[in-house]
Amino acid sequence: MASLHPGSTDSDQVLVEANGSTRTLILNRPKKLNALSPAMIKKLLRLFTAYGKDDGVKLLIMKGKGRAFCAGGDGGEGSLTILNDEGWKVGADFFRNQYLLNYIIATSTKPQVSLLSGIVMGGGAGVSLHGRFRVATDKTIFAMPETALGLFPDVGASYFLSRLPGFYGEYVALAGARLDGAEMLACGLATHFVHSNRLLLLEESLKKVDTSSLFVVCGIIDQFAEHPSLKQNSSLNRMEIIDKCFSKRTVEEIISALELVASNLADEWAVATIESLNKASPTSLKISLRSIREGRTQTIGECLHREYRMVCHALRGDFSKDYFEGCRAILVDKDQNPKWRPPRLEQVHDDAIEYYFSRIDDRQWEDLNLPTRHSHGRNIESKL
Ligand SMILES: CC(C)(COP(=O)(O)OP(=O)(O)OC[C@H]1O[C@@H](n2cnc3c(N)ncnc32)[C@H](O)[C@@H]1OP(=O)(O)O)[C@@H](O)C(=O)NCCC(=O)NCCSC(=O)/C=C/c1ccc(O)cc1
Repeated sequence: MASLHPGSTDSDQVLVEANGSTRTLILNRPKKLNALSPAMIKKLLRLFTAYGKDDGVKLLIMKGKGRAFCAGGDGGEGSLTILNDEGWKVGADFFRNQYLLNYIIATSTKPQVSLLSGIVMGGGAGVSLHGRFRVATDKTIFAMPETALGLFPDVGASYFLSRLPGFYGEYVALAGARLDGAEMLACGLATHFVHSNRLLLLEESLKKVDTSSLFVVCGIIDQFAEHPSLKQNSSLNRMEIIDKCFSKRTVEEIISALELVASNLADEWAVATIESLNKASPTSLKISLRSIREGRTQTIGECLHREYRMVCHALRGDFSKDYFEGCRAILVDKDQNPKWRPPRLEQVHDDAIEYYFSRIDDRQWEDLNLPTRHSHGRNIESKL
């Protein structure tokens, strides 16, 4: 099978530092904002699997090199090569490995502390938010921007976004809203907030840890943590409006409710939110809303299993090729002007949406099979 990203090597895109019984994993593709290549995903999978069995490893620290923690899966030029005939299966392999990694992280018995400095988007959220400790800073910019890319929030986002207060998850997913570190902490996506000028000190303290005790690790992070105030214009100060609008049954009804708020209150936030929704792929908006709604009552394993079916349909492009158009417009040609097909919400019918949630009709295709994970004789689930 062809390589999705030729030239990438396993060795240096994820660096590992060993200090006693801690391991620091450093995402190391700073020029690409640490976007996850297939080689990085494979290496992380190998490392997490090995550490899970190694009693000598007690704590994992994850961080990114440069100005980003991680800007997502690598949706650059390589991703467009999968448009040919059977090429979608190459893309499917990438997502299968990525979702397996998300699951291994979510069900790991070793505490993971992710230092979320800079950009945390898409796949970057997938390798961090399922872990036990998520440290946001004054430099964190979080988003799940996939609806603007013709995709949907994946990597288990239908699990972690659906568990946010009220209908905030629907807002974050559909509008691709950007959150700062204080907002991540307030809504529960982050467990701690540490000022960026104290992050190195925190890291040094964590490197001396010789236990997997959550109590001990939390105690160390607590020593550096602050409780920042939300900015006055934070979306979290608008929960009443968000709940009222984003609890509606359909995307069309959500937009109508926002339009009412915008006209009655001359609300700039509502106007900007409508603008984001109007720019996003109509197909993406509809499948994302259903994904978050289904995710609320599902386990992390069930969410990833369903998201894998959805992403395979998106890669096959039978109903819509918005995914490739989005990657082209945002990441490759950078004209920021994707041409969605179908272009309007009313042209995306329920049966098309239904189709994204069905099995793939291909005898050689397999559902995502996740390993059974046991801890002290019990199946374990994500800690979020
Ligand atoms: C707002 C960002 C994060 C920063 O903007 P910026 O500060 O103006 O910086 P640049 O946009 O110039 O980014 C610096 C470099 O990093 C690259 N980059 C920045 N994110 C990325 C990135 N996810 N990928 C691949 N290069 C990137 C970007 O293309 C550019 O490369 P180059 O032109 O060579 O300097 C911007 O880069 C951005 O919107 N990135 C996309 C974020 C995003 O939507 N992430 C989540 C979704 S990604 C996804 O779903 C994966 C899809 C995928 C599809 C098919 C596949 O086979 C595999 C994966």
